[in-house]
Amino acid sequence: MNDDRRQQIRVLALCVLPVSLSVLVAVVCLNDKVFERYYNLGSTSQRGMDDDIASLVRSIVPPLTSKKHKGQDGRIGIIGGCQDYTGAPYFAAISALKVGADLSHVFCTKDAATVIKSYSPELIVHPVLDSPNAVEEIEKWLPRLHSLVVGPGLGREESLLKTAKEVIEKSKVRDIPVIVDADGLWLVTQQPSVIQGYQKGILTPNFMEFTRLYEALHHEPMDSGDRQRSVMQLSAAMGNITLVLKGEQDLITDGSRVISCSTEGSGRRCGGQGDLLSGSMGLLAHWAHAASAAGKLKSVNPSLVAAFGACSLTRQCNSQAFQRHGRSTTTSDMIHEIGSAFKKLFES
Ligand SMILES: NC(=O)C1=CN([C@@H]2O[C@H](COP(=O)(O)OP(=O)(O)OC[C@H]3O[C@@H](n4cnc5c(N)ncnc54)[C@H](O)[C@@H]3O)[C@@H](O)[C@H]2O)[C@@H](O)CC1
Ligand SMILES: Nc1ncnc2c1ncn2[C@@H]1O[C@H](COP(=O)(O)OP(=O)(O)OP(=O)(O)O)[C@@H](O)[C@H]1O
Ligand SMILES: [Mg+2]
Repeated sequence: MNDDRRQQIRVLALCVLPVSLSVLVAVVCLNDKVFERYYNLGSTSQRGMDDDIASLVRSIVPPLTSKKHKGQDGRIGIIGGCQDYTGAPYFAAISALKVGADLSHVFCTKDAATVIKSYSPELIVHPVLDSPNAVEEIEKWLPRLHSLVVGPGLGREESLLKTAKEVIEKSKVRDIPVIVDADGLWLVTQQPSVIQGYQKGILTPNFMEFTRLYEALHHEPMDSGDRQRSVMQLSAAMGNITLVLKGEQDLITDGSRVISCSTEGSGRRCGGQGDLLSGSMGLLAHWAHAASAAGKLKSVNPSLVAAFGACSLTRQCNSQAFQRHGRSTTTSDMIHEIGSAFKKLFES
């Protein structure tokens, strides 16, 4: 190769190199931007972020004082409980009480009511969910409820799903926080508009429920390889509602950022853990929105704070119960751990 040729190649390299370097820098920055969008909670380390949002959870816990009256710290309603499933609404309702609610109501079918009442005198159980005037029966309680959890043990019978839908509509009008879980998510998958865009709504699907909802909204199979992206996409498709995809790590998003909760749990996957999560989330959502209204949460979405609190509490209860009971751990064992787990996470 002659000198002229060599000179031409040198000049070309000098021109191309800066361009390719700047493209490389741009790609890296873009990635960082995307990363920050995912984890944009002040600190970018997972540990730092957990501490940030855990301190926000601590800030929403109302003080226990002698100046309060019964009900002031939370009156929660659970919509669910049918012949097949009576444990789930019980788990959700008692978990709300054990976190710190003063009153916990269960609105269930007639044949589930006596069973659920027999589990615990602490719960106020209304056998109305399959009444001809079920919606009016429940609606008269809405002015006295701070939040609702719709779905634990609801079942998939059309008439019950229709009642649940109308109760959600009336709760939105009253600006009540609504947690939708379990068969309530079956309803949302069929009719997303029932809660789409409701900023005081939180959906708490497991992987199956999430996949069904994702595919109903996107009309294509979900890429289960990138869960961060899928949760962001689904939240956006649902009008930026807050979403919790439960799993090895819980992924929490309102479409603007993804927070992951990886509080140590265990390998025990007994049924009912999601009900403990949704019931505790019902109370925390009330506390978070009340704190936000009092100017305590600045710009952070109260639903994200409530979701993170309930996810970390559920996993902590699982971890503590597993240390005692190992493979024989049940959700009832986890409920017994709520007091000490909550204290360890949010009051120490
Ligand atoms: N003791 C009770 O009364 C309980 C009642 N439950 C109620 O049972 C009804 C149905 O809930 P399900 O969770 O069973 O229904 P799903 O439709 O969510 O799940 C169906 C099945 O999918 C499997 N599955 C769950 N998560 C999975 C994952 N990550 N990967 C692969 N497979 C997975 C499980 O075997 C599950 O039973 C709901 O109303 C729920 O509230 C449950 O909450 C469990 C406890
Ligand atoms: N692989 C896992 N490792 C650790 N924790 C997990 C794992 N999968 C789920 N969890 C935790 O278990 C709890 C319940 O999640 P799960 O997916 O079982 O909900 P669910 O199916 O709705 O439960 P339920 O039986 O109450 O309906 C959540 O706190 C979640 O963080
Ligand atoms: Mg569930």
